[in-house]
Amino acid sequence: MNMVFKSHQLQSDNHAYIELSKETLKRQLSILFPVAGIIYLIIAFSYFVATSSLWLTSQALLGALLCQCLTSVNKRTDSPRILIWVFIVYTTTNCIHGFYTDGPNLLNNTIALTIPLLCFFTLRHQYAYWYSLLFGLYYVAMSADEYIQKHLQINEALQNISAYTMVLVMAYLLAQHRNEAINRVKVTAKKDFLTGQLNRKGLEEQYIHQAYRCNRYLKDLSLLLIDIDNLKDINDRYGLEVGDQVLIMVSQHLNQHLRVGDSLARMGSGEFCLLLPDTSQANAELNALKIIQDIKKWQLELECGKHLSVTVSIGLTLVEYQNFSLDYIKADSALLRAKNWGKDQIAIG
Ligand SMILES: Nc1nc2c(ncn2[C@@H]2O[C@H](COP(=O)(O)OP(=O)(O)OP(=O)(O)O)[C@@H](O)[C@H]2O)c(=O)[nH]1
Repeated sequence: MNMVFKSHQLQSDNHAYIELSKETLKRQLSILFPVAGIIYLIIAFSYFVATSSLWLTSQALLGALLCQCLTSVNKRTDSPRILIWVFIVYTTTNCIHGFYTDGPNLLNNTIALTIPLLCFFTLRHQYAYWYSLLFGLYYVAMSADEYIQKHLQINEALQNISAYTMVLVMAYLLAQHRNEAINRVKVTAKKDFLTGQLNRKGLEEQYIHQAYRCNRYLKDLSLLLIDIDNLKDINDRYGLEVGDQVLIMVSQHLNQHLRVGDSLARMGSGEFCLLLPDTSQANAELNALKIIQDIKKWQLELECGKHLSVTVSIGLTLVEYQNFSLDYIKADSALLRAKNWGKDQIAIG
């Protein structure tokens, strides 16, 4: 049977980021739900002993049961985000009900204190921040109200507020740690693993920005495709490790030709792409010529003592379409001509 894909089904996502974010969330929830379940059990026990209220005890037991269910669903589901929302809705409702019936000085506050922690842990930073802040203000206002009505001692109110602040700060630091990890993945997902230069995804972002800017201010934007000649022969003769070292060497060489604002990326195999903003075709050609001449002066010393030098071919074009794919194809056909003419030279497309 033939498999038919629509093009939108094959969009390339940032898989590393999605995986990490989902995995992190699942792992955090696998700790959070059982811990919250234990808190609910303690609360149920204390209600039973202190107030003998069947209603409050069963409410807390229901919370513990919910945590148990969420823990097992979390092990199987692919959408952990929904679980956290179920939990937050339940805990918030429970807590607000507790505030109205008991005031903020009873054990329900323990649940209240876990909510900002949950949010910071699991949701995106900006939502969690506003949610926690609103909740905190509500909490402080309730404490103040209780204090004014003399139901709460000043030291109890201060204890509540400082406990809340501590949880808030702790949660903020934990959330920041998580966000930093995810941001690091986002950045590395736009980089080439071998050379550390941008990859195609990273370059396309630069292209969109630069093509728009140069078009708006009527400046030239040049695009160079630089391909190492005979990389396959080098791999076959000396091994992949040497091929890798050649790639790193060429990447470092190209780095030296970068001005502020230029962008360099490795597109795959032995091919690099250089974007030169505010650069006319004539100036880009001079640049390309310099790259071709200078690269020959760089040599890789192999373990056997042999010195290996490489040449590159370059396809050059002026960006004109505001569409990376079309401009790339133009530069690529120029590169193909440079290869067909005997390599180690520039062709303009
Ligand atoms: N060492 C190394 N080789 C790679 C890497 N990625 C791709 N290659 C190999 O690089 C070679 C590139 O070969 P081609 O682009 O087909 O051609 P070429 O030998 O460079 O010849 P011309 O481009 O015509 O000069 C292929 O054999 C790929 O398998 C890599 O990350 N490291």
